[in-house]
Amino acid sequence: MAEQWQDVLDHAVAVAQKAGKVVREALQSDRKVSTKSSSIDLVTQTDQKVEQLIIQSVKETFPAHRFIGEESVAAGEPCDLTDEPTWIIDPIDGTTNFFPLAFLLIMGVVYSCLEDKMFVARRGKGAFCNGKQLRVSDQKDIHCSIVATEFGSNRDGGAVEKIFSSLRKVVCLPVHGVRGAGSAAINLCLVASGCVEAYYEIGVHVWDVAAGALMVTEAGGVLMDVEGGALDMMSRRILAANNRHIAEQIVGQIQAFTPQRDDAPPQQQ
Ligand SMILES: O=P([O-])([O-])O[C@@H]1[C@H](O)[C@H](O)[C@@H](O)[C@H](O)[C@H]1O
Ligand SMILES: [Mg+2]
Ligand SMILES: [Mg+2]
Repeated sequence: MAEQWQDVLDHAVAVAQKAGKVVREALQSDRKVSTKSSSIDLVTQTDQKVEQLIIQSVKETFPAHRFIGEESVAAGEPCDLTDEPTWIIDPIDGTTNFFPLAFLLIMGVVYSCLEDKMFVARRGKGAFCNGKQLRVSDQKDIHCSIVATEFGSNRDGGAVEKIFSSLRKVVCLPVHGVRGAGSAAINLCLVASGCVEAYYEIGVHVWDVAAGALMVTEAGGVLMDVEGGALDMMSRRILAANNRHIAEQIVGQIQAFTPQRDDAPPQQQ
């Protein structure tokens, strides 16, 4: 069993490197950008090409594996997370910034292709960046903490109000600073690396956070819902932190709302 999963992880890393090459090459050429759920929810031909490249490559080696892919779901494929080995793929996370990467279930891979940083986590075996083990920050004081977040792609007035109001309250805790890498996956890797103490966002999708979430727990951090309960991967809400104390202080500032779940039946979408 262990060898089987090692094969899968090796494949994930190899295909992430291949995908990174495609993204780097695309940066040199014209980008054809289309929109999805709204005018700021973007998709490029490279997102679609990279997702197909990953799926084809995995199918050839592991024909029984299943997929949840951002662009496949956008094209009408179901978003079903079962007990079957499932690859959860975000071909490029942070399309607006033309950033990196790819994912799985009991392991996570995030490739920051412009920096050539390969983040890898395996349940129970730690999280690593280019082979170096990651550890979350040991900061216990919220006033000395840096918090990452994003505005996401929801421009509904009520949601935007709550996002701003939460951010104002977090800033005024006060925290030391606020950051946003423009990629949910990279923000989670920043928590895992100890570069920021926490990251929260409402509106992310399972493919944005599946790999990075494992990176955080394997680096010693915690995950929860933005209202403090257990993290629900399909709920589109996430709070990650270096420890529970920091996480709970952020929970107290967030004005939560409930986006449509990733696994909502198609007729409701
Ligand atoms: O669409 P995409 O570029 O893959 O992913 C988005 C990025 O992670 C962004 O940082 C986050 O704010 C959004 O919520 C995500 O949907
Ligand atoms: Mg994404
Ligand atoms: Mg994407």
